[in-house]
Amino acid sequence: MRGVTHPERRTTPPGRNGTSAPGRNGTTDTEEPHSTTDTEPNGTTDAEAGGTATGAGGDAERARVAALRDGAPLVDFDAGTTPYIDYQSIDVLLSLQHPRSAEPAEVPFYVLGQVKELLFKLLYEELVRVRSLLDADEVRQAVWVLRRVHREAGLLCSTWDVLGSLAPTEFNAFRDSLGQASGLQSYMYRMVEYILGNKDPQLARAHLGVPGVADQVRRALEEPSVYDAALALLARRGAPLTAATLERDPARAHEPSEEAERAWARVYAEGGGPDDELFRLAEALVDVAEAMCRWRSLHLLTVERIIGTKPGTGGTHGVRWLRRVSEHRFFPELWSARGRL
Ligand code: HEM
Ligand SMILES: N[C@@H](CC(=O)c1ccccc1NC=O)C(=O)O
Repeated sequence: MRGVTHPERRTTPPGRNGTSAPGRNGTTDTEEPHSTTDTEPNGTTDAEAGGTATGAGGDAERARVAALRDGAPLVDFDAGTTPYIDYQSIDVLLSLQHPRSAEPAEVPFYVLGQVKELLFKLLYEELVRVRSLLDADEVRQAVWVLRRVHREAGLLCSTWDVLGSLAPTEFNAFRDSLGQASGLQSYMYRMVEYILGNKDPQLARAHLGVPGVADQVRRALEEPSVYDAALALLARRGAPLTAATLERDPARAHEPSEEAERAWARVYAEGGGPDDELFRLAEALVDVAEAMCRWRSLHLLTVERIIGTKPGTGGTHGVRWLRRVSEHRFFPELWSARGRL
């Protein structure tokens, strides 16, 4: 994933409050690493079979290793790590869970919150790619990536099934430990909203004092959205869109326009139907917009079942705020164009 560093050797970060983080398998860093020289039944070591090389590869190499060891899994590795840990920094990832209370239900809340952040990051990076593909007139490629984004957004939605299983009493048992922390302060979520075209500069303010974060958020706010890129593409394909639509300030909230609505209606009414690449693009964008609206509606519903009408930790009236933001439609003229067909 772009934006993720790939250190040559993993580093184990210090734990919270300066304590040392647990090492692999939950052990401390002072423990001896596993032996790396155990001999396999067939007399070869995993190291001899090439089992330590994280970059070792190719079908021929894997076939050689499997044949040499009669298909036995590689289990003995040099260098005090495994290729799996190194590939995805698994030990670092698994050292980042620090619930604040003794309430067992805080663990699923905490872990699912982290899962969602990872999915927001994935969505953002995928959408950056979609925007570049649209800028390059690679419409079929863009539609292909949007097809996956739709599924990733569906995965995000299904996490509410788990969070909805928290009883109000379970949530209340740890809610005070959250202080003023709120999902409203998720900068990755804000960047997803921005790249989808929902630009509210006020909400960027929470992040502007955070080093390393402020620049990313500002860029996401100021750069054109995926929707801006789609409208520019429609114009290149002959849609009569004016400067008011094409040259607006991308950092300002999108004002729905009748000309954009007409342009999308024309894609549906006068294009070649499902075989037409603009038709497919329109439907792929609506798939993603709908999935994100579903995410918001499920959030609203889940929050209502857990805290009812109580205010949120982030300063809002809670469900009242969530109901209002749930009404937003990403790519608005793609929705309103339906009324013209
Ligand atoms: C399950 C317990 C949860 C409750 C009770 C809850 C409640 C709320 C409330 C009341 C708000 C409005 C802002 C505020 O005043 O805090 C909010 C916003 C938000 N929450 Fe949650 N939330 C929960 C879980 C999550 C999770 C797991 C995520 C995902 C990381 C999340 C992401 C967000 C986001 C992104 C917003 C901002 C929405 C927007 O402005 O469009 N929430 N939440
Ligand atoms: N706004 C929520 C709390 C919340 O959503 C939250 C708090 C701390 C860390 C993450 C949170 N939400 C998303 O993961 C509430 O009012 O209880």
